Amino acid sequence: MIHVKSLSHSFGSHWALKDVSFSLRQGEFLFLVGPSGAGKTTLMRILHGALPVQRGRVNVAGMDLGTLRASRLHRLRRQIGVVFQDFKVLPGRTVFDNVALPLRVQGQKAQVVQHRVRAVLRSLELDTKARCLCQELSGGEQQRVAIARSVVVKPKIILADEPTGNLDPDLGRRLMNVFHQFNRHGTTIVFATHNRDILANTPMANILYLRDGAPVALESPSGQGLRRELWARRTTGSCEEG
Ligand SMILES: Nc1ncnc2c1ncn2[C@@H]1O[C@H](COP(=O)(O)OP(=O)(O)OP(=O)(O)O)[C@@H](O)[C@H]1O
Repeated sequence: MIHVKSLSHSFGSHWALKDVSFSLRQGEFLFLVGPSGAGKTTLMRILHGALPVQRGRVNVAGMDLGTLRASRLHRLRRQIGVVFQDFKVLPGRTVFDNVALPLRVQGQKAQVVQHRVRAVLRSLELDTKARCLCQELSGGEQQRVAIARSVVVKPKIILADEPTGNLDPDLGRRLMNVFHQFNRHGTTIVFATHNRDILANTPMANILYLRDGAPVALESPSGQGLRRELWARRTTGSCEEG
């Protein structure tokens, strides 16, 4: 579903990604872990076609992103739900309308829209807010609306960049269950996080650890060594020291 081979990316003379490789099959879960500036967002943006493939090869959902024309980008984006840090909702529209938007763009029937939006709002504990204007919601609630809008189309792939960052730990955990549910139904998930609990509570995930753009380690679900080592390093602060 996602194949990345020898990917490097620079901003001017600064290399934000250095020779990154990994493969994910459909239904696999990957955590991107690393300190601030490690290259997690850059990698996500390349997978979403928002940044070009400068060096190396990237194939997402059967599309070679190095040769994909801009006019075909919508075919890639149709397969992907993104939950990025700079989430944006339409403040003057209701929660329901915000979440229904991508389904209406697809031309889904009103009945299907009703059913799917209600189900997603329920799973994100937003059902009582359906008629509220987004501008009346808290930051964390708006973040959940953005997540609901990304997943309501049932994308094959979800790219999530610190989606639980502004939420309290309990809500973050409940939100994580929503990602787990999608993953159980076969959605491939790439999830950038610093959050130790999330990592520990998602044992079926692969972990790619980046530092200064370089892959330090890639661990499959069966390997527990890196998980322990990662957090031991984190608590001593040595991640940051490079
Ligand atoms: N548009 C840009 N122009 C110049 N440099 C950039 C740009 N975007 C990212 N960078 C640099 O590339 C490196 C990787 O940034 P990136 O945002 O991918 O890191 P990150 O791991 O997502 O960090 P964080 O956890 O803080 O979001 C950083 O050194 C950053 O300053």
